[in-house]
Amino acid sequence: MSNEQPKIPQATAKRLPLYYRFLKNLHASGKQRVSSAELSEAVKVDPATIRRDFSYFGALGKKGYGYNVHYLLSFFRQTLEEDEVTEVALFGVGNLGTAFLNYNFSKNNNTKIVMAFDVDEQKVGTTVGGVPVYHLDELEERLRGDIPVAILTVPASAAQALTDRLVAQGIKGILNFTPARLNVPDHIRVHHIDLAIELQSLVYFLKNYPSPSAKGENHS
Ligand SMILES: NC(=O)c1ccc[n+]([C@@H]2O[C@H](COP(=O)([O-])OP(=O)(O)OC[C@H]3O[C@@H](n4cnc5c(N)ncnc54)[C@H](O)[C@@H]3O)[C@@H](O)[C@H]2O)c1
Repeated sequence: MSNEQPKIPQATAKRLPLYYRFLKNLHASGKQRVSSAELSEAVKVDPATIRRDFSYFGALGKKGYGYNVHYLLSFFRQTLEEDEVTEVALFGVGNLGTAFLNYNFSKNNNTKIVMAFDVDEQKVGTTVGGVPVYHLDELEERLRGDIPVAILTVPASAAQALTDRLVAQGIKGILNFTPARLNVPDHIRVHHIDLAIELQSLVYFLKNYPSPSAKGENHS
């Protein structure tokens, strides 16, 4: 179950942290096996999708037994590289940025916001959620090519110029909460999160797929 497994599809890979979090809780409560129906109920992904996802990494549930929690956990730990903490920098300590810093993804042990940047002198030099806030002018000096991921919670008008500086610093991935569409070289991954579109899409699904089975239509 190590590096020889086939490449996992992106949609499956995105669901792994969800499965992982739930399985950790199960394991902590002493449970040794879990059925796809139980998992489905907990993570709101339909059982057929779960079975297909799990089959990619060789976890074949047995009828009447389900999945071995320990096996799944060790797979997820390996795949998600839980031991290796990925450092993240956040840009824009406003409403949204402050909320993220206070949350700091504490349930996800493998990612950590280690520094934040703003242009507002009132915010520079403070600490929010235990994370130091630096002036944007210090971006190059502080990142020094060491931080692979950035979260953008700046005004849309500031997003592209900031992105260009991040790209020059060797950033690998950007989680973009601004409405701006970012231009980046092909090797850089941008995940764009537009809450208005997510909300519209939810309402669309509620209107067009109102049956209870629609809960499996989780497209994330
Ligand atoms: N607040 C929300 O619920 C929400 C929801 C979805 C998307 N967004 C988007 O997220 C972004 C942030 O929203 P917000 O409500 O937190 O805004 P905000 O005005 O409260 O915060 C923006 C922060 O960015 C700082 N800033 C400005 N230019 C900067 C730069 N070049 N580098 C670093 N920091 C800079 C400002 O000083 C401020 O602290 C916006 O693009 C907004 O459209 C916000």
